[in-house]
Amino acid sequence: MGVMEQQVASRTPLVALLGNPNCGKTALFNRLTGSRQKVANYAGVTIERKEGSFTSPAGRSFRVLDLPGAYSLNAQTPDEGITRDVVAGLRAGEAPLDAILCVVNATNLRLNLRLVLELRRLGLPMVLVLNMVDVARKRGIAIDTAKLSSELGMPVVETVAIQAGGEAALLAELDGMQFSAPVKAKPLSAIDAVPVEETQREVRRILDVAVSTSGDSGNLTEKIDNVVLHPVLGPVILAALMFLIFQAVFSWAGLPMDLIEAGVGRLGELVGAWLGEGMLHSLIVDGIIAGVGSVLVFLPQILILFFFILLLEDVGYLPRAAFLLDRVMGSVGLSGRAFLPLLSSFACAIPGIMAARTIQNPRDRLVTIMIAPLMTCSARLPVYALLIAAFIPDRTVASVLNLQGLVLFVLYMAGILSAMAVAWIMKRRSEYKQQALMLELPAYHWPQPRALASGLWERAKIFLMRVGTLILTMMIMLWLLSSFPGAPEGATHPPIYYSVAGLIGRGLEFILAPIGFGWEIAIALVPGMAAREVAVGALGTVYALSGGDEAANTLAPLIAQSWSLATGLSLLTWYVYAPHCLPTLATVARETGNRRYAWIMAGYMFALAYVAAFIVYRTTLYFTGA
Ligand SMILES: Nc1nc2c(ncn2[C@@H]2O[C@H](COP(=O)(O)OP(=O)(O)OP(=O)(O)O)[C@@H](O)[C@H]2O)c(=O)[nH]1
Ligand SMILES: [Mg+2]
Repeated sequence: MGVMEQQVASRTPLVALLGNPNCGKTALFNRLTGSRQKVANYAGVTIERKEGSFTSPAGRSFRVLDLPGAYSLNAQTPDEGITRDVVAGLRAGEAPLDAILCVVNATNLRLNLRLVLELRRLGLPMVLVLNMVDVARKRGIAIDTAKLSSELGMPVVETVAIQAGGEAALLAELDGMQFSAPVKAKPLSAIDAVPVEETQREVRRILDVAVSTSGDSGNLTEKIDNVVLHPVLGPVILAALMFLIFQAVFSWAGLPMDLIEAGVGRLGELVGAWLGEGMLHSLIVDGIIAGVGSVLVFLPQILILFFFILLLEDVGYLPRAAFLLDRVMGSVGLSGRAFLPLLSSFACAIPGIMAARTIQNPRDRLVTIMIAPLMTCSARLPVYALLIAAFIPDRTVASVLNLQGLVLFVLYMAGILSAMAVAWIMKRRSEYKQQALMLELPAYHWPQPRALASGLWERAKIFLMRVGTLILTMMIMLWLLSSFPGAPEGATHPPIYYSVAGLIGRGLEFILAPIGFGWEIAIALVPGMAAREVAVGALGTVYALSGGDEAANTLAPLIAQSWSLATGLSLLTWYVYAPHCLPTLATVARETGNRRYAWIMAGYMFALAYVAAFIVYRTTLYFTGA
């Protein structure tokens, strides 16, 4: 073997998964590399380039890229642009590709093959990966892979990305391939050299030769859509679903929450007894266990919410919801495309803002980014849940509705409606023509328990990591600031009142008093800027330090005693609007490439929060006669 050849043999080839949105690229990427990138049943899930590596059965190493899906290399949206640049070798610092693994949905070749033919013109080595052959078989779609391969002039393999071992054929193919020096891609202009109609004709010709459909595929998806997308029934079903979710968050979470709460309380007692009195006791029991424990309690509610979101994502319902809401969103000048980014924002505004990359029109994209944080993210849930538990009686209204669930629903709606109003105002300042929504509706499939469980586990991990790192750190810092300096001689307030945190809280009280917030709340709001849930933990610590041990695990009743209803409702309102999340603002600056937008966002959200909280506070005071 010559030196040259040796070098070639030891080089790790770089391959990229490419294809239309929602054809299973990421599922395949996860299967190959063992990673856990997000997979969901709608177009536009992946919006970034992700890299991984794997070793084939023959022991060869590969580097592999997962890319955002694209219908064509004529990129229309920022995420498609990423894909185009990687493939065409336009990305700085990116090594040229050794091969394209062109993934297609075997049940929808008519649409998918166009991209294959386009990619072929780049002259790179390619493998056609026929994914979802399990579904194709069930629907009686027979694909002659040998014919397809000779027509396209590239190897064809069949895969089932969601089954263990479903990638075997692809691995075998890769093992048989020779990777000499990487080929340079032809310029993108090669793609436009052939008119679209001609490509379309070629697709039809190939389908005639290689694909046959036997019998009636009995399209279940169509039947379901007749109901789910029905002009009257559709919205009713959507509303019922959302409503059910909020009810479940409150009615199912009771038992696990009680268990966690009892566990945290018991731990506090045990550790407290073991530590004896003193500073260390205060730090660990009042600072850490009370603070972190009061956030941890909300894990069950967060998981219930995500259970439903993941379920709807997996089944394929979400793009239907986008479709149903397109008219409503259009009336405030938002595109239906904004729906999925906004929906992701219910988990967290950060991925939501990033998902706005799938929006073509720059102005639509900006407005979507600006309103995304008004969607109630999961970090608000602990705050809402705590305050609701404290102020809203656990009662059944109209014999079926849980009142607490109802209030939670109202809070979510308040965020959504306000976002619509803000979008409307922002859009009014620009000429706008609504464009038709072009959105691929994927086939429904049964939820996969495995994927669901692993999605939930990921969520639990994210939450526990946050609690264990960010929130824990904030709690310790807060404890320090709240404990020093101690109370002076003859103090009439609890020591925290005289501490550094107390001083800051009292300083802010002046601004916050008109909306009903005392110094205890003011103290909690400051560390709450790092992350919303921190405010709950901070209240836990503040009350533990000022009220004694029993406060640690009974925060809700304690708050109910010390605040008026007006204050409670005012704080709830504040949290609907206030931009209590620095990472979100940083993401806005990054994604828009302009810091100004982050400032505008912070400004308008604080203003909204203050005004809305003021109105709620004053109105409640008026009605409660205080
Ligand atoms: N039945 C079946 N479902 C599959 C298969 N591969 C993927 N899926 C499902 O198809 C959906 C889309 O999968 P993803 O991997 O997210 O698709 P993607 O190509 O990465 O999509 P984008 O990132 O939006 O471009 C998910 O619901 C998967 O569970 C398969 O081989 N068989
Ligand atoms: Mg993907």
